[in-house]
Amino acid sequence: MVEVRDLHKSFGDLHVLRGIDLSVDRGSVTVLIGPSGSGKTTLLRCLNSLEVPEAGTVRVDDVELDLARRPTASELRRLRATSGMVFQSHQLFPHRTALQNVTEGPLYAQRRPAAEVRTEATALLAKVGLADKAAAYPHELSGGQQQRVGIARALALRPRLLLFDEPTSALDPETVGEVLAVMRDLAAEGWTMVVVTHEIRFARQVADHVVFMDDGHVVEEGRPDDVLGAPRHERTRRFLQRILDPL
Ligand SMILES: Nc1ncnc2c1ncn2[C@@H]1O[C@H](COP(=O)(O)OP(=O)(O)OP(=O)(O)O)[C@@H](O)[C@H]1O
Repeated sequence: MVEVRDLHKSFGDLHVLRGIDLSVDRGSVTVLIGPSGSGKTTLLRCLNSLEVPEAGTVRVDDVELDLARRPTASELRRLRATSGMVFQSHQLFPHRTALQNVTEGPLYAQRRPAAEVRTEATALLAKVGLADKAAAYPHELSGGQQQRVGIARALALRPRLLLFDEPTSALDPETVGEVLAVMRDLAAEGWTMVVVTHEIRFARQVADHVVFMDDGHVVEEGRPDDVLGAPRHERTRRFLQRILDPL
């Protein structure tokens, strides 16, 4: 589903992605881990053209950007349309209800018929356990509920790939589980997902593939039991030790 080859991205003098290769199988869950600043968010944003890399190739399904030549606006739009992104903070429109937040994209960005969009959005809110909250405004919802609206909103765009950028790290500990449970259900349904997270237990239970990044490189990747249970690289070991036992 995803092929990234020799991807480079800089911000000014800061060379953030330094030749990333990444493959994601259709229907699999890939978890990206790594220290703060290692480039995880930047990689995710390059996958759906929120950032445009300088060199390399990005292919998602049948849409490919080859950075050897400057991509056109239409190519960038096509790449963006392949994926739904769930951010660390849910970024809902504050003056729209949960249902309106979910219908906004399909109605105005995709110009799909209103009745169909509404039916689908209602079903998506039910899917994330919020059937009774369709008329609620974001401030009337808990952080976890808002994040679940964020997931429904991403799904409403009918993406082929779901990208999650630390979806639980801004949440109160007691609402983390409800968001992870929705993500686990999506994985079981066969969605292709790339997830940046420090939730190591989730990664062990749900991921098919774990990628450890450091300093703009993929240092180590493989099955969760290997990378998380028996890492080969000292840098991976030290990182895991730090996040599992911060003191
Ligand atoms: N738009 C930007 N302009 C300038 N520098 C940026 C920009 N976005 C990211 N960076 C820098 O790029 C580096 C990598 O950032 P990135 O957010 O990809 O790391 P990360 O691994 O996701 O870290 P974290 O876990 O803290 O979110 C950081 O040094 C960051 O400050």
